[in-house]
Amino acid sequence: MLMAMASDLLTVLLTCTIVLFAVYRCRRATKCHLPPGPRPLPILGNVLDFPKKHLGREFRELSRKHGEIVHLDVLGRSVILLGTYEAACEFFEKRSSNNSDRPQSVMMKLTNLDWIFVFKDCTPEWRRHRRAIHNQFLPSMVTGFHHIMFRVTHNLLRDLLKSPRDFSSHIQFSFASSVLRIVYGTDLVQGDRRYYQLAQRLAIIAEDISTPGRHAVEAFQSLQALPSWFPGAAFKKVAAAWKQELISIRDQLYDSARDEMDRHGVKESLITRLIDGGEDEKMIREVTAAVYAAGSDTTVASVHAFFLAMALHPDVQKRAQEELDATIGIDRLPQVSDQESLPYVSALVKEVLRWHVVAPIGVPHRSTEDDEVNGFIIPGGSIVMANIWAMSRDTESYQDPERFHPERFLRNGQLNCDVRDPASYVFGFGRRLCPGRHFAEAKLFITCASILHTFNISPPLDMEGRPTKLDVWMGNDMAVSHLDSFDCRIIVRDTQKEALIRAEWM
Ligand code: HEM
Repeated sequence: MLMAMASDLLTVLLTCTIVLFAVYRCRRATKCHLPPGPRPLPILGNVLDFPKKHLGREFRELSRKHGEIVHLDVLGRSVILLGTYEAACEFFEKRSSNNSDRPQSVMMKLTNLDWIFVFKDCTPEWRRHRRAIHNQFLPSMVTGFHHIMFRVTHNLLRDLLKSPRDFSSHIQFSFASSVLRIVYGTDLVQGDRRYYQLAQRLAIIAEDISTPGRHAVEAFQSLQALPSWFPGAAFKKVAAAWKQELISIRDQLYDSARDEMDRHGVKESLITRLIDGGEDEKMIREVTAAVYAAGSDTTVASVHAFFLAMALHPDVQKRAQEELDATIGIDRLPQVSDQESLPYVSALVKEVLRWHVVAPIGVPHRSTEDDEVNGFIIPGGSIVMANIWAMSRDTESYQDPERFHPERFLRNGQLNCDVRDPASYVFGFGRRLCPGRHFAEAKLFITCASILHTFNISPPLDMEGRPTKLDVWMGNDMAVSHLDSFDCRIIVRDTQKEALIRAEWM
């Protein structure tokens, strides 16, 4: 009897469970669906909707049409586009445990790129590397780099004085010198382009591989089956060559640094601190090269944008120079520690970061498990991208966003905390937030402040000696957005400033 009752109860429970599950599935199916997006074509999905250039601007159009979370089907793979700051925080901050892996691409696999930390999934090894880098670039550590930044910036001013037309390569050299000194303990001598070229090459290849849409094989993975001599399969040869080149560059940078330590004595650097922290050599080789690859072009692209903004906006330049003259005076160069007493220059640097977003869609993340956000299904394995460029053009945060206008960050002459700081999004989000951001901000500040203090920047003159109109395309079709090359006039402000530049280091 008892057994019969128990069996009846079990049948009822089982039936209820099945019915409830069916109702749940049905409600979920009707209530939860993929986020809206352009209608996909059979097989190709939304391949043709994926912009080839101007990613930030084109993606913003999709978000305007379909909403702040957009779904694209790229050959069967879900791509989720986050069009607002709020949506990016929802995915990358609140749901960071599910949205912090990186998409793995065919070219990354073929070039064995997973030793570069930026491209690693959130594995225990990634955590170990991340902790090491994070600890080395905390604000307190960056303060310890200020004297190196000052020295390297002083050298940049001297180079600008000597050959102002080469400003672009001087900026690149200046960034390379500071990072190579901090990471490898190597002092670059002007003219010695050995390390610099190695490091540049590392950054260029890493950037090429991570730029969406750059290699057809990512969209048509069946191309992998072709032999490397077959037309359209040249990517295989390229990948094999890059794989060797990247490893050789990584090892040359590290081995040269160790060699220099043996010959000329140990200078404190990221390498020495990681050795003292008990880290193994393989990890140190990988971390040091990865820091260079991740940080190289970004800060350089921002300094280029600074030159363009100053050439286009003499009024802004004049106001910044007035503040520098009043605060720093005529007998010294600015230091990073002057930042608090230079609110206008600080606002100008924020405006540079906002006006020209160097990583318009950041570095894509990948979701791990299926999730439900705002009633939408986000399939596990989706590529998730935040439109950082769109955040910089959000009219709710910034009035007239195309205008270069540092005053937007000021109230009563001081920085206004109520205006969204571009640093809260241009460096990415959540667990993958850029660990180099404090270093980048300090480097950008001292570079811009020192150049403004000592030079005037203006558009080049035409044959009749009239200023030309600078019309530079601020493209953003790459993982890192570079301005087209442009000329500008860079002239020392007066003889006192020239003497400051020529003076020996203090
Ligand atoms: C203006 C300068 C810079 C900008 C705009 C920038 C921006 C970014 C962005 C958007 C990301 C991706 C974050 C995410 O996935 O959500 C990132 C990652 C990273 N950045 Fe930067 N960055 C800059 C400078 C630097 C510098 C100077 C360094 C090193 C000294 C650096 C090292 C890294 C590293 C190692 C990562 C990978 C983090 C990870 O995958 O966990 N960055 N950066």
